[in-house]
Amino acid sequence: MKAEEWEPYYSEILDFFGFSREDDERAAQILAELLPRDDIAKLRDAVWGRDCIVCGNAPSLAAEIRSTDFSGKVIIAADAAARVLLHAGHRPEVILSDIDGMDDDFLAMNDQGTILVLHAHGDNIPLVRSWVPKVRGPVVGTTQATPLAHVYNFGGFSDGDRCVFCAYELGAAHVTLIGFDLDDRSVDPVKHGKLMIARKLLKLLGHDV
Ligand SMILES: Nc1ncnc2c1ncn2[C@@H]1O[C@H](COP(=O)(O)OP(=O)(O)OP(=O)(O)O)[C@@H](O)[C@H]1O
Ligand SMILES: Nc1nc2c(c(=O)[nH]1)N=C(CO)CN2
Repeated sequence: MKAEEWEPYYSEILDFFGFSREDDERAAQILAELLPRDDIAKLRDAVWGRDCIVCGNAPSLAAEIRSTDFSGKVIIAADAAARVLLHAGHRPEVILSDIDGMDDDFLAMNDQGTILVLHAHGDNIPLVRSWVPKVRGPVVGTTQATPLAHVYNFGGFSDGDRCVFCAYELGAAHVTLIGFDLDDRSVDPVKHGKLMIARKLLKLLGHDV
């Protein structure tokens, strides 16, 4: 999504949650300084022209994994969905994370080749500082604010919808979604708000979830 197309959605999100654009920009700057490298070419190679399955972390994910045929597909995990996939025997090719679900499993998957797409925002700066220096494998940085030289904005907000924006932006041939239950009543009000925004953003890409 072009920057000028993303801007009105981003402005609305900032207003809705009371987030600070300046804090998001500061977080992106910090991420840029801490990233060991920029593996955007590897990420593009993994996704370009491929059929991708994006996995959200709804409670239904484990069951949906059991009824999904992953053969020949690129698995893209939204944050903690990566652990559910791993426990079901599927190491994702790509994980997008705003780092709040990150743990040593993510580093172990990254050591085996999983590309970590790490997102900085105004409310995760301590997580950026503590986890980014530990990354040894392929890594790409993202922001929801103005992009920097090696910190990309593919569009999207929550980890799940950002996965879908990222896949299309990098040339995926086809994107299937599993593990998205945006009407999930078990989540807190802030998360509910994020899932409603995910629905609106995914609709822009032709996914009615
Ligand atoms: N019912 C659901 N509950 C949680 N996540 C969901 C659900 N349905 C879809 N998702 C997607 O799965 C993504 C990863 O979920 P996770 O549990 O790791 O949440 P999170 O770390 O709180 O996500 P975020 O920080 O992006 O809000 C979410 O960003 C969201 O887009
Ligand atoms: N500033 C800010 N940005 C975000 C936040 C958040 O809590 N604060 N949460 C997100 C997905 O959970 C994505 N972006």
